Amino acid sequence: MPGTEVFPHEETMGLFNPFKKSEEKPAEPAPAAEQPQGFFSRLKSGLVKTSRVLNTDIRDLFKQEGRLVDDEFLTELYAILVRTDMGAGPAGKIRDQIKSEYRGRVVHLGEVLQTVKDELVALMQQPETPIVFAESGPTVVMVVGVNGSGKTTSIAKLAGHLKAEGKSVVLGAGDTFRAAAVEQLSIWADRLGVDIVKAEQGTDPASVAFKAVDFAVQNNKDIVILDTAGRLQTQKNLMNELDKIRRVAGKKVPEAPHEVLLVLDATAGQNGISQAQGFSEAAQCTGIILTKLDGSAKGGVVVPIRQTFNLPVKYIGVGETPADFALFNAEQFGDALFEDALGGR
Ligand SMILES: Nc1nc2c(ncn2[C@@H]2O[C@H](COP(=O)(O)OP(=O)(O)OP(=O)(O)O)[C@@H](O)[C@H]2O)c(=O)[nH]1
Repeated sequence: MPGTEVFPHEETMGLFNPFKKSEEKPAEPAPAAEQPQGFFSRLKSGLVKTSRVLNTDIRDLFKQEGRLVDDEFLTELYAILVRTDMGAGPAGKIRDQIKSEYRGRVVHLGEVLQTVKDELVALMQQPETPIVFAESGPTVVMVVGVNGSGKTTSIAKLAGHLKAEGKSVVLGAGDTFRAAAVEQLSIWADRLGVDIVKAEQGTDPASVAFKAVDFAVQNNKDIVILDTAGRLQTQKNLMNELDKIRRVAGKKVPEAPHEVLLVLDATAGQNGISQAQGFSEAAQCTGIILTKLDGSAKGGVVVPIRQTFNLPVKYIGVGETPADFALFNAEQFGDALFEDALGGR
């Protein structure tokens, strides 16, 4: 396979942050997978904008200690809930729950927030869904999505996460369209101490996938994570390219790919989500990585994602370093949003 090269890991830990595309400033390497409490504080600060809308804006509805739950209150509460991007249906459902519990009564802030939290957690609910490893041979994970959604960054985060769990990881730098993506992933491979298979810009991404899976088989690696270039569902040739990558991976490991993870940018809003639905079906996705939850007050977007896609949200990203990444857990998410207002977990 001319032009495709394997770079087994060597101890060459770079000290600049590969996530920064333009400025190469020194950055403190962050540990790949922290203790749950460490991630919880990152999640909490990542979700601060959403948390502010839910807590501060709802608190502002209470001019005195208590407030009568009437139509005016319910309308104002609904408007606040919608601002988190949870969608009109879910916001209406939470408002109706408050209505049925408290209408005609004077309530306190804590009661309202507790009901909002409980309803929100119920709407986001799903079991934690880590990567399921193949019984034998390497597990193959493809990572797909539109441009700039955070694929390459999420691959680095996922690789760090799995390496910290003791898995041997091979990265396939299949975004051969964008030279910077290959470079970015190579730097991360070095820093994380994982192997990478990469090729010149313009090389067929399926050949990179083939080589990466082959390398993992030959060297008894646990997992191969394949990067792909950003694309839209309407770009038929690029969607066919994903099929080719699938087929090629399946030639080496019969069940591969075991997972196809769709990377979604939480800041893209509800339109972005409905567009991604077709994409996820066309690419036969098995789960979602939701990135950039720290970027906006749109943390409520997890709700329409859970409702629109017949897919679990497997991982979430709340920042640019590997430590800002973890399995999605609805209770933990709810705790991070409401802990300051409602107290301990
Ligand atoms: N704040 C924040 N930024 C993120 C997160 N995930 C990714 N990013 C940033 O989003 C930008 C795009 O990320 P990439 O990983 O390059 O996205 P990509 O999908 O590989 O991009 P293409 O290869 O162009 O399709 C980078 O600047 C990342 O640092 C996150 O969870 N939070």
